[in-house]
Amino acid sequence: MLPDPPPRPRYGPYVAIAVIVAAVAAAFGWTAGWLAPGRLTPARMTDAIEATSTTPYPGFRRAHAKGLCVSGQFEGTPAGAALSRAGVFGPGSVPVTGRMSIGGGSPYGLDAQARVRSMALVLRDGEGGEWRMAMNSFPFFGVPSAEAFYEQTRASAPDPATGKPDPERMRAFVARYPAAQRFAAWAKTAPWSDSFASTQYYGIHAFRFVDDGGDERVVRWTMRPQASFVEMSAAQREAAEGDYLQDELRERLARGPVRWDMVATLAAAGDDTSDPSTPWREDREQVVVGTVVLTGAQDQATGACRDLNFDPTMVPDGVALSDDPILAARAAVYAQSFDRRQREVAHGADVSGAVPVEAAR
Ligand code: HEM
Repeated sequence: MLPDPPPRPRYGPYVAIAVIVAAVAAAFGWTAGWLAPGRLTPARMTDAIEATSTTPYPGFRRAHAKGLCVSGQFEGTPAGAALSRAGVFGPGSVPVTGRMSIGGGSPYGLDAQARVRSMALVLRDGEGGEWRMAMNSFPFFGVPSAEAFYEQTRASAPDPATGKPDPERMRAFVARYPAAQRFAAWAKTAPWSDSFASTQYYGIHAFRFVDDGGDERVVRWTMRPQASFVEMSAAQREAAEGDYLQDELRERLARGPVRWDMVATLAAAGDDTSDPSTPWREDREQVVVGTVVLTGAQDQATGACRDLNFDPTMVPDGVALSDDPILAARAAVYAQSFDRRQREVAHGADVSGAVPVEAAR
């Protein structure tokens, strides 16, 4: 009888494991952008946003770094409930946690000189439904895509030679994008209001409201202030204290609640739902779907808004995203910014917002 042949080495399982490990590494590499150096990733977008500040500000949001937490409630209307089955439109009110901020990467920006002011909210319906929004004071976005936003961000970064953005680069960017030209015209001519409270905030993107029967309407919404508009002149803005908007809002809230009506504009056939830089016609039907009532403000260093990511893709049942691809880009970049700042806070970053001497000059 012949002896048994020596056992053949079994490489199969090792090869399978190596293939799986390589596939996972490739997937990570692709996601991180290492395999395609030119591809826009959330990390690259966040790096570009960071590079627009001359100094890093650990622990703070990479955009809209200066703000204050606010709290209050949201009261839905029957007209809102008819358009969307979201719990927040039901009878009564739901709690609001929010943040009012100014655009820019510095937590020491001058309030009255910030062209962009913002409102971010979380509405919780008490039954697990949560609606996060982050809105700005401009009526349409200045770029048609995330890639264009990246180009704009890179064009706004300070030139190492001068410490200021290169005006030629910005001019070239604006020349390429009609939306950027529309935005520049808005920024130059739109009157400035005198308060966070008298400013209108725009959700900008299209979303879908879904009613009880499953019917859908495409909407864009705004928060329309109940406080009357009072214009602030260039001279007044120049003379205002650095924390003017925050101080004024706190004083107003000490006197009583501050309100905005949430107004849904209903799309008509043919309205662009995927490009937030394309305004809809002004005569579209509008419906008041609720009212935001703010009653309190807290420092952002200690308030409930600090550890929140106002990711606009977090919507409750009854609200759905549109085909606007910038929404997904925002979700990915906000997560990056949130991760970075939370890690820095965990490592002891001082987010008290006290103005350092060099920033105050
Ligand atoms: C590609 C487009 C955009 C990018 C990459 C971007 C990026 C960012 C980042 C990195 C943050 C900080 C997030 C955090 O740390 O929690 C932020 C905050 C914010 N963004 Fe955007 N953004 C974009 C578009 C928009 C648009 C269209 C709006 C208005 C409709 C908007 C409104 C806001 C507001 C209000 C905040 C402050 C939210 C808060 O108080 O936490 N952004 N953005």
